[in-house]
Amino acid sequence: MTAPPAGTAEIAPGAVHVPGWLSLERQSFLVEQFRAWAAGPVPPTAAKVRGHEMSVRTVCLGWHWQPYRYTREASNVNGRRVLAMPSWLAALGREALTAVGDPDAAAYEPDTALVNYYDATAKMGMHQDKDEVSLAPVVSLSVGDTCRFRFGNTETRTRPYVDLTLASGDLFVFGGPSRLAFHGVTTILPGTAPAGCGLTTGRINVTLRVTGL
Ligand SMILES: O=C(O)CCC(=O)C(=O)O
Ligand SMILES: [Fe+2]
Repeated sequence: MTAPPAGTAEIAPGAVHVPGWLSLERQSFLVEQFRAWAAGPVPPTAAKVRGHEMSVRTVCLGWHWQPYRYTREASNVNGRRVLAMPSWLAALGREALTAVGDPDAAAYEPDTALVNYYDATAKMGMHQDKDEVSLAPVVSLSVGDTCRFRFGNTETRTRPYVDLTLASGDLFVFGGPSRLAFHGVTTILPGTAPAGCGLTTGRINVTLRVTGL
């Protein structure tokens, strides 16, 4: 097995942070793709959770997520079918799992991507990603402004948790015993996006998942 990339940190069993995993070129490619996805049949939308609009806007690929289920059509937006999951993005997920030394990386077949856009004031409350039937790892990629990311435990949305920063290009994987850990984004740090990443303001986060549907 090859050594993990420099700076790799195991945050909890099954949860691994790899700072700067994506090159600037790949970051700006993702942003370019995001613009195309956002112009697609279903625009990025602030999902409503118990009557309140989230501050994050999300566009989905493969399957459409809305609280708290996956469908092929975006029935809470405009009823259109979401774009297909690109095969290059699934391959990037396998590359990510290979980078963190997951022995099952080659068999990873994410069938959905949730692409979130955060403006300077957006946040995401502590939650579990548990609408998937599969417990395959979630692969998270960040581009643009740095955020403070809170990664907690599987039992409660409160302590113990670890606060870390996710910067442009960072990879974060959570699987195994951490797959159902609560996590959230507490703050965006405006003005921290590196030149050349493709975004001058805001943050994009892509999570790759296996729905098991
Ligand atoms: O933006 C992030 O880093 C986390 C996103 C997230 O937790 C989600 O989309 O479920
Ligand atoms: Fe999440």
